[in-house]
Amino acid sequence: MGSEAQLRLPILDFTKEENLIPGSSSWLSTCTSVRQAFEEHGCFVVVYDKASNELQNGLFGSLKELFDLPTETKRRNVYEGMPLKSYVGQHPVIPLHESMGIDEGTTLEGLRCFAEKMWPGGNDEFCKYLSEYAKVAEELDRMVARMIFESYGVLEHYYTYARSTNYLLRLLSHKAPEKVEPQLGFVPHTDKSFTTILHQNHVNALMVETKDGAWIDVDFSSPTSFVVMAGDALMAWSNDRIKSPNHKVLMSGNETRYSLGLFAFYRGILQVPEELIDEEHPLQYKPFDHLALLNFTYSANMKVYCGV
Ligand SMILES: O=C(O)CCC(=O)C(=O)O
Ligand SMILES: [Fe+2]
Repeated sequence: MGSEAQLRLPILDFTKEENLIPGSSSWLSTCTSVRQAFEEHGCFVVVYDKASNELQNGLFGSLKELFDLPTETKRRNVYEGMPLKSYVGQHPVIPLHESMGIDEGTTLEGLRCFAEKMWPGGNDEFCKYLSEYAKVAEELDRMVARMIFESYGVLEHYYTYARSTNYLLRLLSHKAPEKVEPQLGFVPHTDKSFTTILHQNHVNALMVETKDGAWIDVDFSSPTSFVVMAGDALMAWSNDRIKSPNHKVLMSGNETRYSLGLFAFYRGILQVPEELIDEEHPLQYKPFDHLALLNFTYSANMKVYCGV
């Protein structure tokens, strides 16, 4: 058997409350597992059972309703010069792909503002399910962020980070390919966020590149599975201890895949903590403005943007 077939991402279990109580010894070992998974793969799967079945059904039903809207309606989601936020669809390179960003998508106001653009009079059900989901994903993201800071011994910086975190919620739909062969749903890229939380319906299609250049399939088809991914900002902040992984969506089968990405951005200047600079890890990045990274260019390379 080829070794690639055996490759898979680490799976961390976040269902036991006692492992998630800051300060306890099991919390510290959870922090260590998170750090190891990030350093080795740049991402991992988390089992987190905070989204009920009713919420899952409502959530993916709402996404179907949204993406079933006419293209002209979806095109009303425009943010000038912001490719991560505006509607993307009918792109000749990735015809199966459609996505829309919701600014302040973890707040009811942000969701209502979006829904009013899509439906006359808004859509209360949509806002209810999306806000309930966003709460779960944000809670997971904040916990993971705290674990990263704690595992590097810089917990005091976490509080500043957490106060200025801005979330962008992105909704994605990937249609089934019309051919038998798998078809690219989303091109290979790294995220510009600090961290990203991904969730999907039962259709797997996400692939992540390992440090050795092999592509591995990510199975997070269970309703309790989430993917936690390091973005370029975490790579720079960690002084290259964590690498933001290249990933893509490769569609096969005959079902539509709906997914959600929650992207964490720091409103301000991020810099490598002194504790993460030593002889073995000389400083790799100058302090950088995280939100400006988004405007720099979507395909920005961190070394070009703020390398020492
Ligand atoms: O749909 C997915 O699972 C991945 C989406 C993604 O990589 C992104 O939006 O940056
Ligand atoms: Fe991504």
